[in-house]
Amino acid sequence: MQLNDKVIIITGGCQGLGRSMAEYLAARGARLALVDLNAEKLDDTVTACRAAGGGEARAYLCNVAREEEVIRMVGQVAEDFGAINGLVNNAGILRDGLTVKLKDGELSTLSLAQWQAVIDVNLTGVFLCTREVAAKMVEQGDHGAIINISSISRAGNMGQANYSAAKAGVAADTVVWAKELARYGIRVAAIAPGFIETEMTASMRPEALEKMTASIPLKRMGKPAEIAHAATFIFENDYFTGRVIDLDGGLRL
Ligand SMILES: NC(=O)C1=CN([C@@H]2O[C@H](COP(=O)(O)OP(=O)(O)OC[C@H]3O[C@@H](n4cnc5c(N)ncnc54)[C@H](O)[C@@H]3O)[C@@H](O)[C@H]2O)C=CC1
Ligand SMILES: CC(C)c1ccc(C(=O)O)c(O)c1O
Repeated sequence: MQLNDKVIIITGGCQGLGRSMAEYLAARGARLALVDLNAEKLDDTVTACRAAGGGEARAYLCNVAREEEVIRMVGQVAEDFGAINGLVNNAGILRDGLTVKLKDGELSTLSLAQWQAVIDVNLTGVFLCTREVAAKMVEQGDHGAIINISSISRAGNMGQANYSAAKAGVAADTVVWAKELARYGIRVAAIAPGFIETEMTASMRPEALEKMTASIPLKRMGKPAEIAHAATFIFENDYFTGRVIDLDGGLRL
């Protein structure tokens, strides 16, 4: 699929990897629907995308974990743009913690709220957006691709029982949806990033950052543009579906 003039929805599109993918795809002529919770940051990203590509970019306030909001958002995007050719399920949150922890004689546990919040956004949100976008694409006869952002943590990372479960679920359902949706001309694939240079990693203690970077075979973190490059590959390569691209500098957790 050539990106020029194609309509792509990016969730979590106002900062971090979502914003980087938005600017990268805008520069390649895509028309963008950016979905997030923060109106101000969304508007700022819409302006940046218009500057990067000169094309259309619009903002949509929507919590991907809420069914009615996702249904409304997808309907609005279809009405505004007339077609939907792509979706990047990028919105995600972290609520890390050990499931059970004993420190200085004190026992603490991962709360159900921490568990549920991550499952709601990182797994249910991906299901809802995929279901609604795929249904609209099938209804309208639009062909295209859906990209899910998983994580290196899908293999099982200490302190991330909630996040690892959600990201493993996303990787498994990528295969399910690739099989289910191929007949409608919709491909589904995923990217599993390792540590990427974002505001979160920039705020880590230098010693922790150094230790983490030393464990990566390529001895550096990934750049947001390298994730956007992989997303572009998936959109453009019509034989790629049902697979996860590991983009982690060779690191295994
Ligand atoms: N930064 C990294 O090193 C890695 C990131 N990832 C994944 O990449 C994706 C993006 O990560 P970052 O850019 O680092 O995160 P980020 O926190 O900078 O951006 C995430 C965006 O998602 C939005 N969001 C959160 N909950 C939402 C909801 N319920 N509805 C709509 N939007 C919502 C946030 O407002 C934010 O703009 C996430 O899925 C994350 O799990 C995976 C591996 C590594
Ligand atoms: C532990 C992995 C590499 C990781 C690190 C940071 C974020 C983030 O800031 O969102 C992730 O989503 C991760 O999967």
